Amino acid sequence: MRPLEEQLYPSTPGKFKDKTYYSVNRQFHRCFASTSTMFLWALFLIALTASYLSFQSFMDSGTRYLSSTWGSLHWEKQVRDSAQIHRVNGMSVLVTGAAGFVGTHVSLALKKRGDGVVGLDNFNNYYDPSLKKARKNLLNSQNIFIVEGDINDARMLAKLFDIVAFTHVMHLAAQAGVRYAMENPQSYVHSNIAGLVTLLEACKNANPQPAIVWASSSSVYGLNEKVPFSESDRTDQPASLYAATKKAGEEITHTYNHIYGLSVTGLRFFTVYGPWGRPDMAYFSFTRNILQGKPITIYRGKNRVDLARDFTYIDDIVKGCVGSLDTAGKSTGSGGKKRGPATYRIFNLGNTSPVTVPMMVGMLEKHLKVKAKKHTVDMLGNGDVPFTHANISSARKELGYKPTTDLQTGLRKFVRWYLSYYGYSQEKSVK
Ligand SMILES: O=C(O)[C@H]1O[C@H](OP(=O)(O)OP(=O)(O)OC[C@H]2O[C@@H](n3ccc(=O)[nH]c3=O)[C@H](O)[C@@H]2O)[C@H](O)[C@@H](O)[C@@H]1O
Repeated sequence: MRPLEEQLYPSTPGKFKDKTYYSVNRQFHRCFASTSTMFLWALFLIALTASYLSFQSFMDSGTRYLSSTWGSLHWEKQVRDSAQIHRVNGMSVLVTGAAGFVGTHVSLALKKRGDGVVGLDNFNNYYDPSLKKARKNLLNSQNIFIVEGDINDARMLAKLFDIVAFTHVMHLAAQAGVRYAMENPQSYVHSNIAGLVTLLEACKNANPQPAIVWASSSSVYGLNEKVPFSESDRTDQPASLYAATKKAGEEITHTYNHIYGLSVTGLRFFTVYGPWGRPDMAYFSFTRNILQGKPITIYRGKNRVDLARDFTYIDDIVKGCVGSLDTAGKSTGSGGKKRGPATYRIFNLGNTSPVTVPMMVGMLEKHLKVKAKKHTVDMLGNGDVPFTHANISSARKELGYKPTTDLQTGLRKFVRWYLSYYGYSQEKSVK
């Protein structure tokens, strides 16, 4: 017996025209035609869905790739452009904490003289983020790009060093503030310890390794009573967790210098103040309260002694930072290995003339032309130290550091900025 197909399909169908064959054939064709149409439609629909989905994912990845999020093409271009050096023997500097007070001023100064500057900031809300955004806009207007990211993000840091061979890192990102450490101790560990180590790891792995200049603090002198404070004085009695994390930073950077050949310069800043300053600091919050007619609290030390600070104007600090970058020796490591000894330095950057807090308030009253409602209380074991006073002979000798702005002049400049930034007319401030 012939197989079914042979019965239905003769070897030469054109020659053999059997009715049975034709009717079966027609039914088969109809059936086949409708099945194949359905099949084709199904195929078409599957193809359509698949291409829609892949188009979607292409668009998603394309948008990500071309947008400003880190790792995108557009982001890389912004980083590269910002790092461009525009002077002979210039440097390309990664400034962490660039939307912060000191970071903004240092970034502007470097850019102004033709160095390449890439900023990095996590824009946290420790204080009014709108002020940080305003500083960012100021930097953007000078063609300085700020990467939004955290120094704890190792992948992002590695990417940055991949894209740019930074010659220097100006590390200013930190959790600042002496008294806030009692409220949120973990934030100090996160930024000042963990973040610092993550950054140092990235610097150690970078090829070439950058030289590092970073912000320590006058608070490391803690309960030291020898005045003025010299870099060689004891710093093993911190009075606050903030101070302890800054002191730890000095030790941690030392190990990276010792093991991996990173060039390190630590700067002990003494109560820095000025335009675009930090709203959590006394001179800033006092100004706000005085203008709003609110009372201010003035802390007083043991035996009713006034507290005093070696208040240092921002422009002087900037000169110290830039001088440190300019004189920093090169890092000597590569491939994570030290190839020779590298510089390790620590400098006080102060003003050398301490002023008591009530005197500082008196100056503000004069510039604001408003009397403060003062409320004096005894210092509450809150991490504060009674006084600070910098010996700056080392910085003077090595960096050419020479502060030139006294507190009276610096506060006048600050008040002028404050009134214009917050939209006060001079009349409004006079009561
Ligand atoms: O030099 C430093 O190392 C430190 O300087 C400042 O710390 P601090 O000197 O305590 O600055 P403020 O918070 O502005 O306080 C200045 C003075 O005003 C006093 N104060 C502060 C706040 C207040 O409400 N009342 C008051 O009398 C403080 O006790 C202190 O004596 C910064 O906040 C720290 O980040 C920095 O590291």
